[in-house]
Amino acid sequence: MSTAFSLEANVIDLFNNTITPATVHVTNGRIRQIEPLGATAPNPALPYALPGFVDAHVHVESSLLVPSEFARLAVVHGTVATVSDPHEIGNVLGVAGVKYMLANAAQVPFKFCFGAPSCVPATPFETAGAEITAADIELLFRDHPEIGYLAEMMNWPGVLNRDEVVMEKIRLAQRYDRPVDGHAPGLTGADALRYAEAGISTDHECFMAGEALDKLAAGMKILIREGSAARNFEALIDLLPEHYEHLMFCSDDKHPDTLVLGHVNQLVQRAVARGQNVLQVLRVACRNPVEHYRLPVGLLREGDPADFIVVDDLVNFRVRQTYLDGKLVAENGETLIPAVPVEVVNNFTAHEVQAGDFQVPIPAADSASANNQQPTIRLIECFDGQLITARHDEPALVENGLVVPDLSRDILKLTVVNRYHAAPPAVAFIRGFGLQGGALASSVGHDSHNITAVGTDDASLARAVQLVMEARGGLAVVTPAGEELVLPLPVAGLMSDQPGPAVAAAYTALDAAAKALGSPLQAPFMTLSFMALLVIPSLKLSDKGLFDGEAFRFVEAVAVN
Ligand SMILES: Nc1ncnc2[nH]cnc12
Ligand SMILES: [Mn+2]
Repeated sequence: MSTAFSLEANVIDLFNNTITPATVHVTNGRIRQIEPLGATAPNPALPYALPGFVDAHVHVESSLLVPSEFARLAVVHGTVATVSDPHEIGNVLGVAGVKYMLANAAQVPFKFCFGAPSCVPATPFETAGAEITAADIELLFRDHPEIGYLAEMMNWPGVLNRDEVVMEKIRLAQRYDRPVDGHAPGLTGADALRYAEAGISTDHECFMAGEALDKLAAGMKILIREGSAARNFEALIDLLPEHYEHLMFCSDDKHPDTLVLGHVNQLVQRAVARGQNVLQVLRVACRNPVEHYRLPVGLLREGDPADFIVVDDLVNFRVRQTYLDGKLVAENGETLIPAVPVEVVNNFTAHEVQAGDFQVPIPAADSASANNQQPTIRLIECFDGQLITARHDEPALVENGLVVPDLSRDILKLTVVNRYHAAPPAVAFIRGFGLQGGALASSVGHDSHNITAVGTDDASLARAVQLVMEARGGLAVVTPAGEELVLPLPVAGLMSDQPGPAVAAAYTALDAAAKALGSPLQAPFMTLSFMALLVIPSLKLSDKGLFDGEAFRFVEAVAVN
């Protein structure tokens, strides 16, 4: 059945950089004609029609929603496509996990572009649930033309050293004419150039303008990231007026509570509010990702797929309608994409944990000297809005031969518990979560997704981990008063099988409970999920122990010197 309609609007042309009153004629899902209404200046009585927004790098799993539910929320804010690295589920279920995302996403009209994960497992220093080899990547490229790129090459030391396995994956992408995404936090100067010269074309990990400028000079494109944990917009947005042709917007990881409130449209609104040129901002938000990744997404030109949005004005970017292939998929804050059934898949070996499993004795080798030496904690410090951590050597609080948390110095216990095999938990100490009691636990622990937990005492820590084990994946809060909240994530221990708004509401309750325990972080569960991400310096915890992300080696959590 042919579907044809027309609408009048101030049409934004991101190629001629014009905003002109016109009638947009849509037939059979494509822009048949854009017919000028005669005036050259925008008509204030008309809304604005523009290409849809693209999130140029987002791990859909981090929303705790499956792709179909992510899409149902995102279209409300004018997002029509994402460039998505499924390495989260790839670390849990391998190629089968990637195919799960493709299959679920194909059931909704939203334009997902998934990549082939390049780093599964992220490092050899952790236990993942699966591996994705170069041979797997080749099959994904060969058999799935919809897989549009090689996803973030996080092994930046391997790139700088031209490691053969790394270079084989990059060559594969080049052979199949796919762009290669980067991940190079803090790389500058000659290292940034050497990283780019390996064939890597983007980075989304910049947290300082200087490193972004070095990567732009090396020919890379920079993704300005504003997510639930990493918020780099303020640090990078002033690069836009000069570098808008080489920038994109992304969220990387965005929890459902923030996705309900907005998406790329919020970044566009913030950039325009700073006085930046709206056509340059929209070039970043809409056109650049479509061209860089060669997405099958229309850019409001005659003949293009009818993927576009209608907004009230170019100040607030409140989205009236979102169209995908000419179908109305969201209107006035409501999604019109029907929910689809969610299949549950997982890889989770639940096992019992006890409070005693989390004890940290003074290193035995030095127990003789320990009597008169002051043990030192290698303390991780986390920061709100950042994925990087700092390291401090601080005197340990010792009770009965055990190193214990010290709430007066915001020194809490952090643990990573293997979810694939029964194994002793890794335990270290962390500052920044600010809990005054209880514990938080999560089976979303980038990127291997073992169980990560932070707590003020061993009993709370063990209980929070146990709740996640019993749910075979999820988020949990345990309070000193014995209250327990759990958000089950049955799909790979990463995603809910429930509708987006319900997951957002449940997540909001856990987030509030974590803050009621004293956490000053804007997104405690998102920050917790990054404390195991070894490829981002400087001190993180693997299920195999405390890891120095600069030296790329394990270190002791407690030392006696
Ligand atoms: N989910 C993720 N995995 C790896 N690196 C990241 N940087 C930010 N988010 C990330
Ligand atoms: Mn990422």
